[in-house]
Amino acid sequence: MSALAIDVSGLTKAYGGRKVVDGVQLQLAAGRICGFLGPNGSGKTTTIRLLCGLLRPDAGSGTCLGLDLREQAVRIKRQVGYMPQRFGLYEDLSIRENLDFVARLYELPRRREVVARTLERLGLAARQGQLAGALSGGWKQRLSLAACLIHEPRLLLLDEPTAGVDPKARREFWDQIHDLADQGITVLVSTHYMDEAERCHELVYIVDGRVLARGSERQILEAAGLVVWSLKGEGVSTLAPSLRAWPGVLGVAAFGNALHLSARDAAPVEPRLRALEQQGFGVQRIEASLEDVFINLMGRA
Ligand SMILES: Nc1ncnc2c1ncn2[C@@H]1O[C@H](COP(=O)(O)OP(=O)(O)OP(=O)(O)O)[C@@H](O)[C@H]1O
Repeated sequence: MSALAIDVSGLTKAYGGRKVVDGVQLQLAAGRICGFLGPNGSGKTTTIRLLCGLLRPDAGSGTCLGLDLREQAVRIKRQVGYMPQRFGLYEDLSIRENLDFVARLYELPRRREVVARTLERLGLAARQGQLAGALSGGWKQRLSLAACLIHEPRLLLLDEPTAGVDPKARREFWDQIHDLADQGITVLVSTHYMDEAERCHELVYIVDGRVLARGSERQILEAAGLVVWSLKGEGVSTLAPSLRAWPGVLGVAAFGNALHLSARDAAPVEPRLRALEQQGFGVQRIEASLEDVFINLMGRA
């Protein structure tokens, strides 16, 4: 088998004549964690569903876990753990009953043992009798993760697993993801959170179905080559429209009570920034962040 857990190219899916996934290429080595980012409606969920064999691509080809996307979709489905965006388990069943149900679906042998092991693995044993519907967002998400791990998949496809989950539970979830990767499991995880993106080995950024950036955080920052300034001061937000019209400016975005202004080249922007400083605004050159880069890419797309 290829050492690549995901190896696809030209992946395309259209709805009503509109390509929502457009020529996506994705290679991911076993045991890596890849963050899948992009604005709402950019095609992340559709790509994930194509990868796990739930949707058939209109064009493109490749393999997941060495299995052909078109010819072996059923086998892919059985070997991949897919966590959909919405909680998909039974709210009126307990944690243990839900896992037992999923184990039955997969026709797993020694079900009782498998369920017990999964409860332990995810730290759910003490709560196994609780109804899924009564759990907090963080525990529901942990149960969902348990359900998609129960058949020991080697690839996890997680669709915004931490949406609506508090910061502590998100941190714990990511610790778990890293533990799983250390065990050789490959993870593709979509997210809108930049702190989560920073915890991935590699990232793919998609807009309108097309991959606009890929690589490690460092590689993406370097490839973007942005120069960024933070502007602060009374009424700074009202400057945004005029800053956008400056020659050489690529993007202007609000970050808390500051504005981030980005450009490819400092020279045409610096004199105007000095003028702003003289008007009393705080101007500071800062390191570009992933968010700066993504806002820029999205603006240009
Ligand atoms: N079954 C469908 N029929 C028609 N259009 C669809 C279907 N599924 C998705 N779309 C459209 O395809 C586009 C991509 O949707 P998708 O859910 O893949 O994006 P996403 O990046 O996962 O978004 P989000 O971050 O909001 O979850 C959207 O415009 C969506 O409305």
